[in-house]
Amino acid sequence: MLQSIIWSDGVLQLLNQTLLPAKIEYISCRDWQTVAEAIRRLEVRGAPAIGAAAAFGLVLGARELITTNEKFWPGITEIAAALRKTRPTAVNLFWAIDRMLSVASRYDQGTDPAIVVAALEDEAQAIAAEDKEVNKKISLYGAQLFTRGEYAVLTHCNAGALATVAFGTALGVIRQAWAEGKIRRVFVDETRPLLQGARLTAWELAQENIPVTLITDNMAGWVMKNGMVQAVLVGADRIARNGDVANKIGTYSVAVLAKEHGIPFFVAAPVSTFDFTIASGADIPIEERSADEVSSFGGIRVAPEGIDIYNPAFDVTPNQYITAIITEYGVLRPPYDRAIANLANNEKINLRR
Ligand SMILES: CSC[C@H]1O[C@H](OP(=O)(O)O)[C@H](O)[C@@H]1O
Repeated sequence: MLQSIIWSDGVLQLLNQTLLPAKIEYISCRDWQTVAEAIRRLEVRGAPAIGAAAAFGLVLGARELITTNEKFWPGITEIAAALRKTRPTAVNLFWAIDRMLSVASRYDQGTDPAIVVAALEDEAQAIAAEDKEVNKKISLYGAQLFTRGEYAVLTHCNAGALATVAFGTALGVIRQAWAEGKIRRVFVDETRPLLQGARLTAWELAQENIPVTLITDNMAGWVMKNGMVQAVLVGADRIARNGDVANKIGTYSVAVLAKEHGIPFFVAAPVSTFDFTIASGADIPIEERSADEVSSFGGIRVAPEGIDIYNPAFDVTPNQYITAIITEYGVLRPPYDRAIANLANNEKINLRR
């Protein structure tokens, strides 16, 4: 399985997802600025993937600063701040950067910067390694939700290996359920405007011969009404304390349609996607992206000039539309505020504050 992120000999290789599926090309990042630009351009994308990429971006920045102590410590803070500004919604970006800064803070400012850089590199590699293990656990818990073998599942956007360090979250569950013979087909929303579903999810699943039916986003309701799917599985970019979920634009519509048709709607996400500082989805910052992403299709302008265009990259699904949230610690069920609080207490998880 292709990896979206490879750290090798001090160079971060990022699979350029804007070129998929036509072209498999890696971006060699030797400085933090290249990583920041890749996150902004969605050359690397997906909540866990951008968190891991930013962590390695901070390592690249720290290595550049290593020349003098005077530059090193203020420099680290500045690079972290710049990486935080790349995208506002996926909380994994901030979780990863905070985790890296907490490692740096263990050292006093008289410490040889080379020692700090080595510790930062170890931490970035730990973040990447943990993401793989976490996704395997999410996949196993999630597959247990599928008790029969005739499920067709609908998914939106890409929460696969490309959106993480490996395996994926929602697609990790789909992979595991497929391996266990519990699902027979995946309906994939194309996911306008950037087509993460058509370009990335359909591609990932086709690589593994998992049967895919690609649909346009506006077909999801008709597919559900006609009984063509029995479950919905999506990823997440930020989950509030009450279980409201921010995810790719269009997720909310799919969730409302699933509720209307009595179809279970599952969210798969690591605990690093939970934001304990946010009480509800109303407080989740929603990224707005360039109008060009909507006004053009395949590089050809399809909308008239001079009109207003709205392009939120995410929406928020209120917790009442979510059947269960699948994490690496197990499956959470409503009431989510209690389930999430219990999870934090029982597992003594240092959820983002
Ligand atoms: C496993 S997180 C994937 C999550 O991230 C995607 O957003 P983007 O492609 O803009 O980075 C989308 O919301 C996916 O569900």
